[in-house]
Amino acid sequence: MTVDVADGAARADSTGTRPTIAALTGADQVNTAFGVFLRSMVGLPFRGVDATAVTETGRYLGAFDGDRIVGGADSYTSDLVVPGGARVAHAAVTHVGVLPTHRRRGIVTALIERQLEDFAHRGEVVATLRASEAGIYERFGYGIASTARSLLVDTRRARLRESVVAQGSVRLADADADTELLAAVHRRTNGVGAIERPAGWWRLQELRRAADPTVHYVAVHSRDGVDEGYVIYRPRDTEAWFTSREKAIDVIDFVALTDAARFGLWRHLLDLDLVDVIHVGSAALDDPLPLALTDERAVELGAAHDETWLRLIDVEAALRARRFGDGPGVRIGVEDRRLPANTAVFEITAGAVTRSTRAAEATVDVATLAAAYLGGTTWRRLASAGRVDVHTGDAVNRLDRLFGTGTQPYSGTTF
Ligand SMILES: CC(=O)SCCNC(=O)CCNC(=O)[C@H](O)C(C)(C)COP(=O)(O)OP(=O)(O)OC[C@H]1O[C@@H](n2cnc3c(N)ncnc32)[C@H](O)[C@@H]1OP(=O)(O)O
Repeated sequence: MTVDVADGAARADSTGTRPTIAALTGADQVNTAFGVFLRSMVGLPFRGVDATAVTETGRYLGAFDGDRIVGGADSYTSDLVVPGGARVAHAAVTHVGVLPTHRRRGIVTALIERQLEDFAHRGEVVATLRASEAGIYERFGYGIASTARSLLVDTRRARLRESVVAQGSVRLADADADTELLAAVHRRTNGVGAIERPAGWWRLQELRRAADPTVHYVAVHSRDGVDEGYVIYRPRDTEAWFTSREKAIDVIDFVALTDAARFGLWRHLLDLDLVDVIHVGSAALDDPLPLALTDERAVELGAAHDETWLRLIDVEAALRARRFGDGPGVRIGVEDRRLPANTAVFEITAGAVTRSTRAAEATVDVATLAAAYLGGTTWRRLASAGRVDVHTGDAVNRLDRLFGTGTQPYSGTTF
C-alpha cells in the first residue's frame, strides 16, 4: 500500500485505501482523533475529555480517509534516564488507535513510520510507549526494555525489620491541590528507566481522579525540610467497607527518591488503621520491600509484565549517552530498516562509542538492542533466544559486562 504523507491540512484520495498522514491542527481535529483512540481501545473510562488539555500542540498525527480521521498516533516531549544517570531527549508515544472499520490496511504502519521520522528530525534520541498488545510494536523497532510486576501486601503479617530505621516524617497532602509539589518530587526521580512526566500526563491524572467517585489520599515524605517521595492511594470496594474483613487499598503512584522515603511511606501505609491488604499495581522487579520485612511472605509477587517498550531513534547518540561497565570492548552491528542511518557497526568500550569500519562481532536488529539498552535483559538471554547473531565466541560475555547495570530499569509511569 502506498501512503501519502502531507503536513498541515488533510489530504486524501477518495478510494479510502490510501490514508494521508498529517500533523493535526486545531481543537476539532485533536478531539476527533482522541475520540478515534477511545473508540479503538474499547475499554477506557474517559468521557467528554477536552483532548487539547491532555495533548501537546503539533505532536498528534492523524490518518485521513478522505477528510475523515480514522487513526491517530500521539506523543509527548519528555526525557528518559539512562544507565549512568544522563537524561536523553525522549518522545513518549501514546493515543495510538485505528477505527475498527479501518484496521489492517497499513494505517498504523504509516503513522508510526511518519512518527519515527518526525522524532529523528526533532533530535529525539529515544521513544518509549506502553503497549496494549505485545504483538504490535517490535516490527517498528521497539523492544521491551523494562519489566514490572504487581505486589500484594498483607498488612497483618507485614512488619518492617528493626534495621529499617525511621528517618524524616510523613505529612498528608491533596492530589489535586498539590499537583505541583508532586510533579516537583517526580522531576528529581533518577532511576534508570524513569521518564519526565509531561504536563498533559498530570492533567490526565486529574481527569481520572475527577471521574472516579473514590477519594484519593496522598502522603508525602520529607527529611530535613526536603520532600523525597510521595504515595497516592485509594480504598477498594467502599460499599462494603464497614463489614469487609479484607479492607484493601490500591497504591496508584509511589515515588521514592531515597530509601528513607521508600520505607517512611511504607511505614505510613502499613500503619493505616482498618487496611488489611495493599495492592501495588506496578513495582520494579527488584523492589526491596520484601527484603525489608520480617516475613517476606507478607508480600505476594505478581506476574511480571512488560513495561517500557523502547525505540532507539538515534542509536549512536543513545549509546554515547549511557555509561558502560568495565571490561574489554566489543563491536556490535545494528540493523534498522526503518531508520537506516542507524544501520552501522559500533565499537563500544567502557569509555567511548565510535562507528567502526571493521567487522561486527555480534549483530542485532534495533529492537533487540533496545531490549538490552537499559540493562534489563542480558545479552546471554537474548542470544539463547536466537536474537543475537554472534560472530565471535566471547562477544556475548563482553556485551554483558559492558551493558550490565546491577539494577532493574523501571519507569513507574503509565501513559
Ligand atoms: C502506545 C499505545 O497507544 S498502545 C494502544 C494501541 N491501540 C490499540 O490497541 C487499539 C486497538 N487496535 C487498533 O487500533 C489497531 O488494531 C492497531 C493500532 C493495533 C493496529 O492498526 P492497523 O492499522 O490495523 O495496523 P496495520 O494494518 O498497519 O498492521 C501492521 C502490521 O501489524 C500487525 N498487527 C496490527 N495489530 C496487531 C495486533 N494487535 N497484534 C498483532 N499484530 C498486529 C498487522 O497484522 C500487520 O502485519 P503485517 O505487516 O505482517 O501485515
